[in-house]
Amino acid sequence: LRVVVLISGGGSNLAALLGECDAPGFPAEVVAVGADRDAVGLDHARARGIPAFVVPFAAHPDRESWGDALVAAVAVHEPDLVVLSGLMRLLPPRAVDAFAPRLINTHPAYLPEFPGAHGVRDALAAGVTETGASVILVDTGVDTGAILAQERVPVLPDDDEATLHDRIKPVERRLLADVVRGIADGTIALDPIAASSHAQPD
Ligand SMILES: N[C@@H]1O[C@H](COP(=O)(O)O)[C@@H](O)[C@H]1O
Repeated sequence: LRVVVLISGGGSNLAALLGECDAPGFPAEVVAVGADRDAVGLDHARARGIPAFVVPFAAHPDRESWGDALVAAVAVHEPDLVVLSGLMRLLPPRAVDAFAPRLINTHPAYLPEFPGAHGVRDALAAGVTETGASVILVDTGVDTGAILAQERVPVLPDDDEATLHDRIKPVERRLLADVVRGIADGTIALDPIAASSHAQPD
């Protein structure tokens, strides 16, 4: 399975997926990594000789034209799957339509709880005792796509955003690897109907 990963930040989840791809028999390969800015995480790709590209959001007059440029840059690498892993931009509808249904995202909360850019912070602010991690199909909403996999993560009394996020990320990474493997071997369907019946919340 040819995978293109899109990031905005440090790319620790990307690095974990690259590590999974090294395992003998893992049925996927990251063929390129893209970002909406000169993200530090691109170095994980560069270090392995994997093509890394930037489609700077700021260089485009609006979100749709940025999205069109992103779609063109991704298409060069002929992916079977596009993974959003810490891409901190809402993809415009045309770009979602171009990639879907072969487009998934990881989110550091137990969706539909705490969607959006501040899922970890919002869970802390809500004072919940557990949150989670989710891997979803991407649609044109904010973290509203069908859930492919998710798992609960405890929130501890002395957690701050960093400690809680550091507890969530290993779960995100494992779920992402499982979902990529499942998409590659056909055990996970990418159409929203089948997907939403797949990952029933516990
Ligand atoms: N949107 C969220 O941002 C984080 C990215 O972390 P990294 O992979 O860049 O370290 C991940 O938790 C992702 O779900």
